Amino acid sequence: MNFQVNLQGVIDLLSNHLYSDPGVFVRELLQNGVDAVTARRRLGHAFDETVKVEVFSSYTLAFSDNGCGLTESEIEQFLARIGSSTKREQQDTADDFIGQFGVGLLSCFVVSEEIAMITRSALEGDALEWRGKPDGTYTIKKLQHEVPIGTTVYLKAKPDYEDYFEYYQTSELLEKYGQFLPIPIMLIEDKYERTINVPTPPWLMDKEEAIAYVERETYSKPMDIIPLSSVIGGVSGIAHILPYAVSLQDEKRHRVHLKNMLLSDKMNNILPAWAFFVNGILNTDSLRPTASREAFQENDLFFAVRDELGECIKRYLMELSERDPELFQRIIRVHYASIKAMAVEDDELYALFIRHLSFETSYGDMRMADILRDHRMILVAVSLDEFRQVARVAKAQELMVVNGGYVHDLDLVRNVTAVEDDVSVDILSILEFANRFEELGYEEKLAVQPFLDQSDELLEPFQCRTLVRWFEPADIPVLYNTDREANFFKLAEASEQEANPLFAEVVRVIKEGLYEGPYARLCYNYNNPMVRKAIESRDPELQRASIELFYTQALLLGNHVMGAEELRMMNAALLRFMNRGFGGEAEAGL
Ligand SMILES: Nc1ncnc2c1ncn2[C@@H]1O[C@H](COP(=O)(O)OP(=O)(O)OP(=O)(O)O)[C@@H](O)[C@H]1O
Repeated sequence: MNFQVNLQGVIDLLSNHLYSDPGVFVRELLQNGVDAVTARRRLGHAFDETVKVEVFSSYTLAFSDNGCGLTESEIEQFLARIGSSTKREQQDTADDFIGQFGVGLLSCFVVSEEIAMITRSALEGDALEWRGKPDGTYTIKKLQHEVPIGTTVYLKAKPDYEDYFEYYQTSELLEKYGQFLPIPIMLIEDKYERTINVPTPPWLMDKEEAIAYVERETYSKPMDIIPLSSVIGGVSGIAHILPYAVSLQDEKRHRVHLKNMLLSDKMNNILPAWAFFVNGILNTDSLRPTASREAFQENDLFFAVRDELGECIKRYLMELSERDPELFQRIIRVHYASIKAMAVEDDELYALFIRHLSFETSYGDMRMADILRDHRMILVAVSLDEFRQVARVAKAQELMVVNGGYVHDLDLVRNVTAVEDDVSVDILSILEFANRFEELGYEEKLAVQPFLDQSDELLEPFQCRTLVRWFEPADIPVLYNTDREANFFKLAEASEQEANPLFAEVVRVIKEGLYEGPYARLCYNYNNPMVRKAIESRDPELQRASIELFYTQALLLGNHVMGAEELRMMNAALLRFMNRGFGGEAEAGL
C-alpha cells in the first residue's frame, strides 16, 4: 500500500511555507545556474562560464546559464519529480554542488504562476521547453530553432509580487545572494549590462579592507576584525566586533555563505551563543544546509565547526590582551554586561576576563585585579539590599564585601578561587554579620546584660534580637541587619495582628511551617557615646525610649519598611524625650 499524496497540497506547503522570504527564488535560481556550470565544467568542456539575469518590462525575468542543460529523460526524472536531484544521485562528487534536495525550484511558485524552462543538454539532443504549474501538471515540447547549450528559466510575476521583478529589486537580491560567487553573474536590461560580482569576499580580505567593507555595509566601524577558520567543515570567515553594546537577548545575525553563495543573513547559531558581541560573515564548503537553507543541519559536524570557530574568537581575545591591552580594555568597556555573562558560561573566558571586571564593593567600585591585590578574604552579599546594610560598616572594619546582587556577580566572584590561590570567598550571612565584630570583655558583658534583656523584650514583637559589640565607625550607634526570610517573618507577624481573620489564619499556617522564625539583628556599637549613655543610664524611662529610638532610627536609615506598631512606638518615644527635655516628670509605671 502507498500513501496517497495531494500533490497540490505538497507543492503549496513546500513553496509557500518552506521559505521565509519570497526573494529566495533568486538564490535558488542562481544556485541552479552555478551548479549547472560546475557540472558542465566537469565534463571537460571549455566555455565562457556565465549566469545572466535579464529583466523585462512585463514583470518577467529570465535566468540563463551556459551550464550542462537537461536531456528529456533528465527532465522527466529530476525536474518533473519533486524531491529528485541530479546532485544527490552523484554521491561521490555531489560536494561541488550547492543544491541537493530537489525542491529549490518550487520557491519560484511563490512569485510566479508558472515556471517555463528552455534547455539544451551539453550531452545530446534537441532544445526542449518545459512548463510546470503549481497544480503538478507540466508539458515538454521539442523546439525547432537553434538554442545554445545551457538553460533559461522564465518567470512572470504573480499579482502582488511585481516588486520582485523590478530592476532595482532584482539587482539587490542578486547582489545579496550572489556577489561573491566565483562565476560571473550579469544583470541585463535592454542594452545595459553589468556584473554583479565583487572581486574579493570579506573572508579573503586583509584586516583594513574588511574593516572598510563592514563599515560600508553596516554604517558603523567595527572595533576590530577576528579572522575565523575551521578545518572541519571548510569554513573561513571574519567576525567583526560590534562598536556598541548588545543585549544577550538580541537576535544574532550572522551572514553565512555556502560555496560563496549567501544562504542566510540571519543565521543565529553558527557561532557559540556567548559570542554575542561579534557578527560573523562566513563561508563554508561542506556544511549541509536544511532544505529551507535558512540554517544548517545540526549534526556532529556542525557542532564541531561551531566549537572550532569559538576557539578562534577565544584565541584572538587572549592574544589581544597581550598584544593590544588598550583595545582589549575598550572592548570590555563596550560589552561589559555581556562579557560578564560570557565569563560565567565558559571557564577559559572566565580566566581571561575576571581580573578586568569591576564589582561594587565596600571600598567602592573595584576591578577584581585590585580587589585581589589588597584582600585575601572576600565576602559576597547575595542581594543589593544586604550589601547596602553592611557596606559602610564593613569598610570601617576593613572587610572586603562585594555586592553579588547584580546579575552574574555572585557566580563570578565565587569562582575566583578557581583562578587565584590563597584567597577565600564566603557568602555573607547577613544575620551573623555583627558576630564578626569585637566582643566586649567579661565584666562589660555582665554590665550590659540587663540593657540587652530589656532590649530583646521590647523588640521581640518585631522579630529582632540584640547584641552589643565594638565596631567602627563610632558615629553609627546601631547596625540593623535582616534578610528576606526574617523580613517575611516580621511582616507575617504584623499581618497576623492587623489582618482580617481569614488572612491571619493563612499567615499562622505558613509561620508554623517554619520551625524557628529567623530574627533580625540589632547590634549596639559600644564605641558610640550615646549607646554608652543609654546602657549606663539609671533612668528606666529614658533607657526604654532610647532602645525604641535606636531601633526605629536604624529602620529609617536603612530604608526598611516600618509597620504601624513601630511608628506608634517611635512617636511615643520621641514625645517622652521631648517631655523630659522640657523638664516634665517621668511617667509612672516605667
Ligand atoms: N539551470 C539548470 N541547469 C541544469 N539542470 C537544472 C537547472 N535547474 C534545475 N536543474 C535540474 O533540476 C533539478 C531540480 O532542481 P531544484 O532546484 O528543484 O533542486 P536542486 O538544486 O537539485 O536541490 P535544492 O532543492 O537543494 O536546490 C536539479 O537537481 C537539476 O538536475
